[in-house]
Amino acid sequence: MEIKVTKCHGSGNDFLIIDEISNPYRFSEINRAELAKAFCDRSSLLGADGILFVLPSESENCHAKMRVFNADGSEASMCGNGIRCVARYVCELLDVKEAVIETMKAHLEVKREEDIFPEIPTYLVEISPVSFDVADLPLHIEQPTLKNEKLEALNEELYFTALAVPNPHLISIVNKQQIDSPLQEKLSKYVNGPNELFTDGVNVSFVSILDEASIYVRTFERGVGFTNACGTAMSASSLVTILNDFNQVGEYIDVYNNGGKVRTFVHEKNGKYRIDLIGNATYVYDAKIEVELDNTEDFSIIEKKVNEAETVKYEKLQQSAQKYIQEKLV
Ligand SMILES: N[C@@H](CCC[C@H](N)C(=O)O)C(=O)O
Repeated sequence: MEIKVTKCHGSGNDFLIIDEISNPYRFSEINRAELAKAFCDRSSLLGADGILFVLPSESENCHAKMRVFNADGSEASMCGNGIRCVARYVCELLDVKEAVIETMKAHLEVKREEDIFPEIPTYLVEISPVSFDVADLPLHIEQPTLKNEKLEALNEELYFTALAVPNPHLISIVNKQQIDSPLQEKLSKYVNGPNELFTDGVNVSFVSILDEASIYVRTFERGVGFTNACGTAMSASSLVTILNDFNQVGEYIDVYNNGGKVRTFVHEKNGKYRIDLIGNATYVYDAKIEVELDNTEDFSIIEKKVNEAETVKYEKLQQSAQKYIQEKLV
């Protein structure tokens, strides 16, 4: 069969969008997982951090539904960089400026935003609900929350915060030496392998304070490994820096990452948080793929249209972000 894909990235966290609204694909659950494993494989002709399936929503309030499959074929409840890509795709498909997207656990508002970087299509997406209840990750410990505390079963030196937004995150504010060490990879592989703390795995982020309202986040993603950026992790990390008095509710935070930069804004109402994640949704190419669903590994690209203009413009932003990180991460 022939499948159309659009490669899109948010902060260099790249995805293949497959539109099940406009195309009558009728995939089974196994098909989606197998397509994710085959198409996301970096040694294949495509390669990506995940697949974003865009489906019709059964809810009257929603314009579309997003399902996120990680590169290993597991399904994630949410994806912050991915939902910006879906926001652009759905807004352009339906010719609207804002929309509501159904995700596994929430209906989320998305909208076209003023470009925060010149000529880079920018979208604002809602990241919520936010929960510190360890059962929501799940994290199996004998206390209800883990907020800037040691988790000695994992590491004796670092302070961690665990939260679900609603996908699970484990976050630690660290220094440059800890960023440069192999610590994050070691911890992340442990909590994403068979273990008794995080039985469903967890996205692990190391965060450094760069300046006033400016932070750096690097994430080892569950189901993928290190990625250029993780949108839900950057949103969750922004909140963690607020809880640690480095930043404030109601103010923009610039979040630098290895794939560029986004901006976050944390809202708080009656003790509940909602985070706005604002950043690029950049189209890389459109392609047509020939694949048999019972043998997904053996696919071929029958047509590919590259969007060079967008890619080149984004690369300039990425270079200036990397320069800033090098200057400030000391
Ligand atoms: N990259 C995403 C998160 C994708 C899902 C994550 N790997 C998980 O399993 O929770 C983002 O931008 O948020």
